[in-house]
Amino acid sequence: MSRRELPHNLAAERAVLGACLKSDTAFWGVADRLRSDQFFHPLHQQVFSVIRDICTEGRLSLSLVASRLPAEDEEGRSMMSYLAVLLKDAEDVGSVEDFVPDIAEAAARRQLIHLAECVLKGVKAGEKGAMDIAADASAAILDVMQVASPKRPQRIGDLAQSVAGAARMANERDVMPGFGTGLPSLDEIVGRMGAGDLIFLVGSQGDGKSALAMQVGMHVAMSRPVLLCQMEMTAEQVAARELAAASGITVGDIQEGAFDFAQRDAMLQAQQWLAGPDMMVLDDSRMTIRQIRAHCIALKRTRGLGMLIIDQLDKIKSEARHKDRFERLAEITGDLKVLAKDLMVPVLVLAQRTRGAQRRDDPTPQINDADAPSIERDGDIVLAVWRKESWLRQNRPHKDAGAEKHGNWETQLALCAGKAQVISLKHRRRKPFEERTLKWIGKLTRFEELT
Ligand SMILES: Nc1ncnc2c1ncn2[C@@H]1O[C@H](COP(=O)(O)OP(=O)(O)OP(=O)(O)O)[C@@H](O)[C@H]1O
Repeated sequence: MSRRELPHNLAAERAVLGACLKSDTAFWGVADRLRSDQFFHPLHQQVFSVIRDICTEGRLSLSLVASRLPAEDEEGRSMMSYLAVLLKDAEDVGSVEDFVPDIAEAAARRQLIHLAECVLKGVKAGEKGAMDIAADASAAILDVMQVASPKRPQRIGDLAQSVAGAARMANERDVMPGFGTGLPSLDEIVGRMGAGDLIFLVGSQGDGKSALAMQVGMHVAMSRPVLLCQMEMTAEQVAARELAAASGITVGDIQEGAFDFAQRDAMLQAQQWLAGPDMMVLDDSRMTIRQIRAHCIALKRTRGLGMLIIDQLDKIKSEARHKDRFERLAEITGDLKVLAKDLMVPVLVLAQRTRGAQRRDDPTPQINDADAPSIERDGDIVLAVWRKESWLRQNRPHKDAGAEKHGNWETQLALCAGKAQVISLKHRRRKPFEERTLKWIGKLTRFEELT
C-alpha cells in the first residue's frame, strides 16, 4: 500500500494544529491524548512537537513556533504564512477535542496496516517460527491498544503491593498519603483527602462553604499547588478575604482603607505570609469541565497540582443539551468523578442547599439537600456545613408568638451563636453521619477549633 493510500485525516490535523496555535488551553486539552507521531503529515508532526515544547515553556506565540520550524514548507510557501492559514482556518472549527478521535483512529489504523505487513513479511521470510511472529504481533497490538486507551487492567497483587508500600512509609516515616484539612476535629470525620477523591461540601447560602473550602485549600497549598476555580467571587475578593483572615482586619476595613498603624503592620505581615502558599485562583463565572480539565493539566505539567477546588457546582457549564436540571447535574457530577480519577488529586466541589431543604421542620442538612441526587452517587465524601444560628436568625418567631416561643428561640440562639457544624453525610472509607462543631468567626470568614 502506498503512503498516500494509508488512512489519514488532514482536515482534522489542520483543525487541531490551528486551535493549538491559537491558545495553549486548547493544546493542554488534547495534550495527553495526542502524540506528534499520530499525525500523518510529516510537517504536522513537527508543528505539533514544537507547539508542545513551547507550551511546556509557557510562552506560546506564532512567531516563536515559526522560528523553530524550517523557513518554508515542501511546496516552497513561507512557514509563517502556512501557520497563519492554519490559525485562520481554526476560527470556525468548534471544539478542538472533537477532532482527536479521528486523528487517533487513523493513526491506529496505519499502525495495524504496518503490523499486518510485518507479519506477512515475517511469515514469507521463514526465519522466525510462527509462535515468535505471533508473540511480536501481540506485543505490537497491545501498544496500539494502549495509545487508544492508556489505562490497562492491573493485577490485584501489584496494586496491593503499592498500597501496602505507601502504608508502611506512612507508618515508618510518619508521612501520611493525601492531605488533612488543617482543622484536627474535621480530620477526625474526613480522614485524609486522597488522590481521585471527589468531595462535595454542601451548605446554605452564607453558611461558610467558600470560607471552609478556602481554608482547607490554603492548608493544602502549604505543601502542594492548589487550583481554586472560583465562579462566585473575583480573584481580588478571594485575596481580600485571605488578607482579612491572616491580618485580623475585616474585608470591609481593608477595602475602605480603615486601619490604624498597628493594623497596617499586621496587613503587611499577612501579605508576606500569603506569598508562601501555592494557591492559584481562576475566576471565571462559567466554566465547563473540559475547560477546568485543560487548566488542571497545564498546571500539573508546569508546576504540579495537589488539589482542585470548584466554587461551585451549580455554575459549571454543561456542553450538552439536557431535559432538565437533574439530568444536567447528573452529567456534571459524573464528569467530575472522572476528572478526579484522571487528575489523581482530591477534587472539592461546593454545592448549594435548596431553599426547600431549609424550610423543613428539621432543617439539619441531609444528603439530598443539594437538588442533585447524583452527588450521593458520585461523591466519595459528602460533607455539609451548617450554621443553625443563621437559620434561627432567618426564622425568628413572629412578634405575637408569645413569650415562651421567644424565650426558647433566644436560648437556642445563645447555644449556637458563633458556631458551625460540619456533618459527614457520606464517606466511602469512614463511618458516615459523624459531626463536629467548629467556631465560626464571621467577620474574618474563618473557622477555628472550639476551645
Ligand atoms: N464583616 C463580617 N462580619 C460578620 N459576618 C461576615 C462578615 N463578612 C462576611 N460575613 C459572613 O460570611 C458568610 C459568607 O461566607 P461564605 O461566602 O464562605 O459562605 P458561602 O456558604 O460560600 O455563601 P454563598 O453560598 O453565598 O457563596 C456570610 O454569612 C456573611 O454574613
